[in-house]
Amino acid sequence: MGELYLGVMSGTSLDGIDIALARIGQPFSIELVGFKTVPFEEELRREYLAMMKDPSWEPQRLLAVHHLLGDRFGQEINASLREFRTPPSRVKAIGLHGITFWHCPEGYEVYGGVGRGTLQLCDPYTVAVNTGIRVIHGFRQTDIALGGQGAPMVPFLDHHLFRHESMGRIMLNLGGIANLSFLPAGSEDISAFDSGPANMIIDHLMRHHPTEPQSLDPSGSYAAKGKVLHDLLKSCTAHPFFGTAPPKSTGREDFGPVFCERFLRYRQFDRYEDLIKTATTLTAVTISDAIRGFRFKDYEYADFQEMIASGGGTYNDTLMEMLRTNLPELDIKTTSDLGVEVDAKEAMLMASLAWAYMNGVPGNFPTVTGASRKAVLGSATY
Ligand SMILES: Nc1ncnc2c1ncn2[C@@H]1O[C@H](COP(=O)(O)OP(=O)(O)OP(=O)(O)O)[C@@H](O)[C@H]1O
Ligand SMILES: CC(=O)N[C@H]1[C@@H]2OC[C@@H](O2)[C@@H](O)[C@@H]1O[C@H](C)C(=O)O
Repeated sequence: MGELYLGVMSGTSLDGIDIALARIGQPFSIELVGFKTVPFEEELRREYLAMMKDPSWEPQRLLAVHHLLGDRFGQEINASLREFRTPPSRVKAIGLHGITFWHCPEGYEVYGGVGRGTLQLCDPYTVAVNTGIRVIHGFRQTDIALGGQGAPMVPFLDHHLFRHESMGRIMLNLGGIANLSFLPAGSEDISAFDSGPANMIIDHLMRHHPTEPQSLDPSGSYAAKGKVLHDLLKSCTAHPFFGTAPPKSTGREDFGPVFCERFLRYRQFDRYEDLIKTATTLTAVTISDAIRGFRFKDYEYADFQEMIASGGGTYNDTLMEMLRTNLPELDIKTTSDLGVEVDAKEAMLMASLAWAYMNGVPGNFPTVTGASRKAVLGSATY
């Protein structure tokens, strides 16, 4: 039983479009029916990365990208529905994230005051017209309007899918950015925040590899061959984001190309692998420190027994090994071990948030984002 929803997510790694077809039941239950990743072409990825590096966009360029992404996403959704052998008429709604081009929950000063916001491009109206399916979008914007961070949103799915009666669980997503959800055993309480970079710096450095440029460090093999550059690592961990208390969220604005410059300028390395190892260590250390230093209500690190990871970073064996070494008290698994594909989780989240909208269920947790209240997130475009 249940109804079909599509979740469409494109994360901070800019690796492609994740499309999940899910059957969602009432009360909330979710089963993945189909999943597909459409990789972005390297030129397109480079174009968007350049836009994010220098955000002095002309309005016409912004509008063109917004429209073209809507067009492209619509086509890819139609193609995946054909693959899933599901007519559009059977899909209740699409939960559409788009691509985050800028995330500024703390605000930006302009004449008239400080404006806060988050910008995801991919025109939902074009997607709705191209697919003939109702599109629910703007989930983060509702939370931001209520004073929240607009991120992370994944606690909605973590809460419903992974809460355990007798096991304290930590959910870790390793995308471009790393985020953590803490689910104490047998409790409705939840805390979550971004801990900082996951693969964002590693990917950037691999793209700038002097002889073997590529989009990622395959299985963490370059990092495995390097050594940690301790003073570089120290200069990175001094970034104020790591010392900031939740609620907090981050992105390419903090840990994108500008931050990565310090790696590429670092003159005391003789092997490029050392930079990759240092970036991988930064990810592992900042996640481990955030977990060990965790405090929420009466809960602390000792209340958690399992950590369940998802996202593309789970394929980085060196990173996963570092996490196991740093957090030996935790039994570290992946969501795939629990029946939820590591790559599909965030797209399933978008399908779940569309379901929440259609059923009038709040999608945010004020304890997580800092919003002034719970709310049904997003809006619908037919
Ligand atoms: N085989 C692999 N070996 C090492 N790393 C990998 C591998 N496959 C994927 N990754 C890493 O995972 C990243 C993609 O992860 P994912 O798709 O979960 O991120 P995202 O959803 O775009 O980001 P976010 O969750 O921050 O929005 C790649 O950019 C790469 O760094
Ligand atoms: C603004 C934005 O796009 N944030 C993303 C990003 O990618 C991971 C992390 O940073 C997380 O906070 C969020 O995405 C997931 C889906 C979330 O909101 O839970």
